[in-house]
Amino acid sequence: MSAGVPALTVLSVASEAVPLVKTGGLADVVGALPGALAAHGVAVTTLLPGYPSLLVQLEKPRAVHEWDNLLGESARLLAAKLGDHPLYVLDCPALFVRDGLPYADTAGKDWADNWRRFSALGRAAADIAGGAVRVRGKAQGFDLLHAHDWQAAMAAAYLRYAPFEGQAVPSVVTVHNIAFQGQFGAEIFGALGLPPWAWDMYGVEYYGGFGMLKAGLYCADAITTVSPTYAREIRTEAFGMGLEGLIAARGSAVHGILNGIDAAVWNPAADPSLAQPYTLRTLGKRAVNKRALEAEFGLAEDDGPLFVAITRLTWQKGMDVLAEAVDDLVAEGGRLAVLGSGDAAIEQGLQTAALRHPGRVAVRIGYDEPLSHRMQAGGDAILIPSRFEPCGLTQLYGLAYGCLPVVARTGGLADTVIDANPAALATGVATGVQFDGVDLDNLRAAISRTVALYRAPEEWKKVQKNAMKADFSWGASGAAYARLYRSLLA
Ligand SMILES: Nc1ncnc2c1ncn2[C@@H]1O[C@H](COP(=O)(O)OP(=O)(O)O[C@H]2O[C@H](CO)[C@@H](O)[C@H](O)[C@H]2O)[C@@H](O)[C@H]1O
Repeated sequence: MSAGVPALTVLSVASEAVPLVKTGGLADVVGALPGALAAHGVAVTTLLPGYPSLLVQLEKPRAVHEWDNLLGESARLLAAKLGDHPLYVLDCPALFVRDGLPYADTAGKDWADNWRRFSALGRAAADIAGGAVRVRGKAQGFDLLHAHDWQAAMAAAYLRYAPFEGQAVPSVVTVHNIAFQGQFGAEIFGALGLPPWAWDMYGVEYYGGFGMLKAGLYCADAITTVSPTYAREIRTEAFGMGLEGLIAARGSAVHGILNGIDAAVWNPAADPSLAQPYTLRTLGKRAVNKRALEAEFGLAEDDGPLFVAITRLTWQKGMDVLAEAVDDLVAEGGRLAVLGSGDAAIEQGLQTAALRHPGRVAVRIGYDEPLSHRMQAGGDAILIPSRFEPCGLTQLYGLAYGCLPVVARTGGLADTVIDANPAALATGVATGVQFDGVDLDNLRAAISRTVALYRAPEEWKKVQKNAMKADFSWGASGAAYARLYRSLLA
């Protein structure tokens, strides 16, 4: 941006953002957006809920506003920093200060009042973006509000139906995963502070109940999702999870913008978690990371391919099918290291497979960010057999680290990996392996193809280099968001 051109200001509201709070890919994206957009003359302030684990990490937070009655609770707005960028935190102890996870208690059960917790977040976001909140006496409006997923989507509905004395600024709602919608019973409508006419199928009502994501998608000026293919898929019954009609009806207001990766965090040449940093010119050094990873997982040292999986262990991610494919993977000469947690049955299926194959298969149940980096650096290939995948980040990290992605052809996986078919190998553009249809036979065949490619080391190295050269940093996607924001303000 040239000097003197005022930045466009955006309030980005979400339930998680790195480095403060993360349960999944949403946090990576929300945390990276301010940096990605600064380059395009967009100044992003992020608004997050004040969970206890987040509050203790804030450096010198300042209370800049108070609500006496935010959906019935008193709350404060704290100003702090998210990396180098401005952060607001909604400090509302009655809603957010409790033991457990952002969305669930210590036993993993969703908080029964999630509708109230995250409607309050939306109400606060609308107040702030629209200028109803005064910070040190000055209305603190933003040009535009950007809400992520169901937890923040109500911000768009409050701007539309009940902007109070603020302005109804334009809003964007991003769908990171349409499987999570925030659906609740109709009885809570009275507590939301919305006018009666908002209770309508053209409003916040959803199949007789209250739908938070639905409300946001209906009210937002623009909808984005995190890859072009997923933007097409969610117009269909197979992927729309009940919202396909609304998505299709919103027509050209729906955009697919790929997630980028934060090269400051995911760079094998300067990753503090690795035993041995490397670049595409020093690929040989990767072997040190492979040996270290084998040792860390108690796997036998071996020159065969080492597969990894780093994921929530859920049906979406196809991890039930991976558990079934383990015996074949081992029979092909492969080894497997898994890091993740999720469905008890899938965890158990994988752990049982590890017991059947000591030294060949190892499973770590849990969440471990540095280990996930070491796995991308030491693994040969990352398995991502997702039944649906809005964008997916682990295949992008795999590309950057030369850990070749083996992916189902869906959503963002289809948009970011070039299958090593004969044409792609002949023209030197392949970056991984893709397969159609997530079932045992297709995954088995994809693993077989990967092992065969691995056994042709020159070819494998070429594909690894292509992968590491692929640029999925935020450049193009940051520009796409900036263009979209400007089009809404024009
Ligand atoms: N056990 C573990 N230990 C350490 N790290 C772990 C881990 N399990 C997962 N991770 C990390 O969590 C993130 C997962 O992101 P993904 O995009 O792959 O999926 P997720 O379904 O969470 O995100 C949703 O939102 C994102 C963002 O838009 C979309 O890309 C995606 O398709 C959509 O489903 C990655 O950074 C990964 O490394």
